[in-house]
Amino acid sequence: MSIPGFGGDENPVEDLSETNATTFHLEGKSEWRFEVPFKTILSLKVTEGVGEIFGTELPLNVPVQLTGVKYALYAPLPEGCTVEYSTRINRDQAPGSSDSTDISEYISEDTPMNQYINLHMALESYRQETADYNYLNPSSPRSGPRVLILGNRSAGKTALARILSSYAYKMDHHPVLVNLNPRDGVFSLPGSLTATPISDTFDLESANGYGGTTTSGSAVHNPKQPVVKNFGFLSPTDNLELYKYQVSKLGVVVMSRLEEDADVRNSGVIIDTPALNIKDINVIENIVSDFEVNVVVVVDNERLLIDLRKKFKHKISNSQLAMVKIPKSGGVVELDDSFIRQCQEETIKEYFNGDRKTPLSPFKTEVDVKDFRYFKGVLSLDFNPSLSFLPSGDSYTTDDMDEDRKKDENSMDKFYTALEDPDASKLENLIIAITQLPQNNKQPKDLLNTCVLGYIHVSRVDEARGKMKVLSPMVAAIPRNILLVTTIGYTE
Ligand SMILES: Nc1ncnc2c1ncn2[C@@H]1O[C@H](COP(=O)(O)OP(=O)(O)OP(=O)(O)O)[C@@H](O)[C@H]1O
Repeated sequence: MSIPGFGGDENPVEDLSETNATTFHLEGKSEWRFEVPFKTILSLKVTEGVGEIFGTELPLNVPVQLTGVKYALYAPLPEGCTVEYSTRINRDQAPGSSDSTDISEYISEDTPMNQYINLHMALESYRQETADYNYLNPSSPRSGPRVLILGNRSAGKTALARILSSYAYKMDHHPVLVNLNPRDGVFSLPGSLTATPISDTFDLESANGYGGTTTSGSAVHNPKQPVVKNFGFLSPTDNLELYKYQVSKLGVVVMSRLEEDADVRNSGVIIDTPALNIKDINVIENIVSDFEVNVVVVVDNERLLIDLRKKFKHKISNSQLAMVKIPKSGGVVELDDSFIRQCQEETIKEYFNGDRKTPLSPFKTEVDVKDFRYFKGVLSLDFNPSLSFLPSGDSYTTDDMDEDRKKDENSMDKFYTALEDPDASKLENLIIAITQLPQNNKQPKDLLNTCVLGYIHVSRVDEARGKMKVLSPMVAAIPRNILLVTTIGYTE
């Protein structure tokens, strides 16, 4: 019998020795790069020495189950490590597709891990100096490094952010990992922008390799508590203005966390970004000022580095900003859209249903469509300045608005639109964010500033009865707060 939240015997971990186990020795300073399709589960364990995946050390002699990943196992010590692995079919995936079940793998001795470790050591000594300074000057404390990682698409930015966060955690620091790429759901669902203090190792076995949050209930890893801003789209260009606004509000939250929490303050911030180039300079400038960035790491893009050096000449000459270029790993894989989509689906599935170790029983309930107020992000292309922003509720009329409110309304047009009597059928299969704003809130701007309590999924809509079946990660009534409808679809 399996008790939700406590694992069970539905998906027992197979003993490697039973199946097609392969053992090999990975030389020190080399990495074993492997790609595991979603149809296969790779059971991997390090039996001797030290092996780590993007900075997260694998426990000795404990198999780790991986599926749908493109990873590298690095042996940081000169003596290397002994690795044992086997594969089996992933029975959770629908049968019948022609996708291959074979893993692809090779060993490379040519890795930039040394440079990444040097970068980590430089950040570490910055943290140490900050801690020493703050100890002597408690009334005027400083913050540890605020690192912004930039580069082209598939440059290995996310892998580097994970490496730097994991190494910082290993040195007993708790940096805030900020994800500004709405395509990836980091401790949250795709479509969100998050900031999470790192208080444990990443859970490599979870859908996107980060781990669960407090909504996952009891977990092996310390569940994280991210601050979540709902962007609602997968690419910043879908509504750049909203993106910049959400990023800046996330910056405010992160900076205040740094002010309040000495441990996090000394550890600093690590910011992962979507692919940005010099054309996106105003987005980059905003991030630098919102998060008070003082270290910019450019992965393998000389042109961007030079342009940024010109742009931030003033800050660099005042020693307010350091800029470094770092090579791209030859192991980075260009992800295709179907792989990305499947990763997103697995992340959403895991949010509601848990993972193989911690299966959850999501709560399904039926609610009246009319019981909630809905807003939706405006797709830049669809923005029509002549349409005004009129949220549902009788007190939002232009007559009783003061000038400030009118300004708010105008500025809101390009961010959100109210869905008055929403066409219920259009909500089906969508992910909806529950904001922290009560339904009777009358300040449009609050909608931009609010964070996300959690997400629900509309699995079915009964238009005739005006009801919808929703899936929630929590066993509780859906809070009567303002709902933000995203463009993220998911079919159970
Ligand atoms: N050294 C490596 N060996 C094998 N795979 C790697 C390595 N580094 C990164 N990858 C994989 O390559 C893919 C792309 O890397 P990553 O997501 O870090 O790049 P990115 O620059 O953040 O991409 P994007 O611009 O799309 O956000 C990921 O699946 C990642 O796990």
